[in-house]
Parts: sequence; C-alpha cells; structure tokens
Amino acid sequence: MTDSSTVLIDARGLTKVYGKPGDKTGFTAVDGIDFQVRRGEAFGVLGANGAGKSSTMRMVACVSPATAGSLRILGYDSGADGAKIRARLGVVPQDDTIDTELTVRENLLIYGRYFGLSWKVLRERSTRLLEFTRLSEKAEDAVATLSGGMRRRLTIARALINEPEIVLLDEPTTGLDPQARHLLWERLFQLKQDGVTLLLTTHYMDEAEQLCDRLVVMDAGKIVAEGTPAELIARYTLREVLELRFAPGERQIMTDKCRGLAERMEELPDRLLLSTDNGEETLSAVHRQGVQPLTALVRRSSLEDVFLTLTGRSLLD
Ligand SMILES: Nc1ncnc2c1ncn2[C@@H]1O[C@H](COP(=O)(O)OP(=O)(O)OP(=O)(O)O)[C@@H](O)[C@H]1O
Repeated sequence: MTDSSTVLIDARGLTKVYGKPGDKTGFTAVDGIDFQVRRGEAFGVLGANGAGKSSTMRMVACVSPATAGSLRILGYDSGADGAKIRARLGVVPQDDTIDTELTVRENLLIYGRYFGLSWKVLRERSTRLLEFTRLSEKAEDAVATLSGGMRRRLTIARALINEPEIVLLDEPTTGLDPQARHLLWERLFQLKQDGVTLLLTTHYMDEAEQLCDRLVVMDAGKIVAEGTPAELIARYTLREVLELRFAPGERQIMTDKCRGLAERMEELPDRLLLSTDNGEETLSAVHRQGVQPLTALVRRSSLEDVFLTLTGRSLLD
C-alpha cells in the first residue's frame, strides 16, 4: 500500500547560483526555495521563462549540484547519493533527446541497458510501454518518421523503462498541437492513477489545474505561492473575470472609463481583465459607462489569473 504522507522530495533552502563559487558576479537562478512532494501526488512548478523551473528540475534530477540548501530524494541526499536516486527516477527533459538513428523500440532497449536490465525484461517492458504510450504500431519505425507528439510520448516511455517511483517532466507539452497535448496529458493522468509521483513544470494553466494536486508558483528564483489549484484560485482571485477587447484606436479611452468598475483591473497587450465577484453585473456597469468593447467574455477565475496577480505577467504572453 502506498503511504501518501511520505515525502519523496524534500527541498529546503535550495539554491542554484551559476558562475564560479564565491564569485560575486554569479547569477542566482534558484533562491532558497522550500517544497515537499509527497508519494503519489502530481506536483506542479509554474513560472514564466527564466523563473528557475528548469534549474530546479536539473537539481532534482541530480544532474546539476545545488549551490546551497538541502535536497533529499527518496530518503537520499542528492549531493552524496545521486547515482542511487537517478536509478529510481524517470526524466523527461524539455527537449527530446531520443536517438533519431534508431527505431522506436530500439530507443527503449538501448536506454534500458544503461540500467543493467536484461534483454528479456527489456523486450517485455518495451512492448508494455509502447502500448501505454500508444506507440505499438510505430514500434519498428524510425524515430525520424514520428510526429512531435509521438516523440514526446516515446521520451515518456523511455523515462519509464526503469519503473521509476518519481517522474520529472520539464514542460512536457510545450510545442505540441492541442490534440497531441490532450493525449499526452491523459497518459500522464493515467500514470498518476498508477501511483507514480510526478513533478512537472508547465506553461499551460488549464492542464496544471486538472492534473496537479498541489503546485508552487515561481518568480525570479523564489516561490511566491503554494497550494492546491483551488486554494490558490480562492486565495488570489475573485470569483470571475470579465475579459474585454477593444478596437485599437479606442483602447486607451475605454480603459480609462473602465477604471474603478472592478476591484482589480489588469491590462494585457490584447485584453483588459476585470476581476469581479459578478461578471455580468460588471459588464452592465461597463455598458452604463458608454463603453462598447469588440468582445466581452465572462469566465471563472483560473490559475492564469493567480499567476497574473502574483507576478504581474500573463503566462500566455
Ligand atoms: N548554465 C547556466 N549558466 C548561467 N545562467 C543560467 C544557466 N542556466 C540557466 N541560467 C539562467 O538562470 C535563469 C533561470 O533559468 P531556468 O532555465 O531555470 O528558468 P526556467 O524557469 O526553466 O525558464 P524556461 O521556461 O525558459 O526554461 C535564467 O535567467 C537563465 O538564463
């Protein structure tokens, strides 16, 4: 039986400084962060480009040493016991690193040999993992013939070859079309159902909202919020958002008229977002001011709004 109270990844004061040790010009990419990932959960790290997500993932993957702080994974110290930890991790890096000279199945077999698995075990596992990632029909094809989504699924199959307890995924769906993203996230959901612990970074708030049990928001190397998606939405947003778009020439005057109509207003390059507890009422107030938007949309507040509130930036921009 799995014990969901067991902490598998325990980061305290975790810091990454790039540059020579002691060099004052070093750049602090991860700035003393604390987080704990428990067995069986999907834990998300959200942040804009450069927030420090990949640097954090590389430390957890034990391929980049922490500059300071402590990082314990599966009960081991990441600095001293990197090899033991790596043997029990699956890693899906941001860029696909599969061998395009080999066939789909050969990629799994060769990678599995690094873990010292026998050919017999590898043949069984590769068949099962190709089924799991919906690649059975492509097993004997060259990797070069695969679509982007298929390659990403192969990278996931490869990461599972050693039956890892934790899988790290850095931006797993970036660059995929919506259908490929959907299939990939559905497979990740299944992985979680199977009891695998997931630590992932993403730009896609809708997916993070559905898949992640808990998440942290990173900004400039620090964690600025932590909680379940629902907790974060309740803590940092009002119930609804009214999104307004204007004709280019009217934007400034309309924005000025909208000021004060909602508790909070965010100006994005292409939209105005008014946070409110009642979007329809706010829209009526907008109309009473004589404001005529090109489009008006009332929606529930989301993680995207949490991110905007916390960092002043939209992840979509
Ligand atoms: N090897 C390196 N040497 C120097 N600076 C680095 C190195 N790797 C990353 N950085 C810097 O550290 C900061 C954090 O980078 P990191 O890749 O961790 O961010 P990120 O949140 O993963 O962003 P992205 O989504 O673009 O991958 C950035 O400013 C980046 O330029």
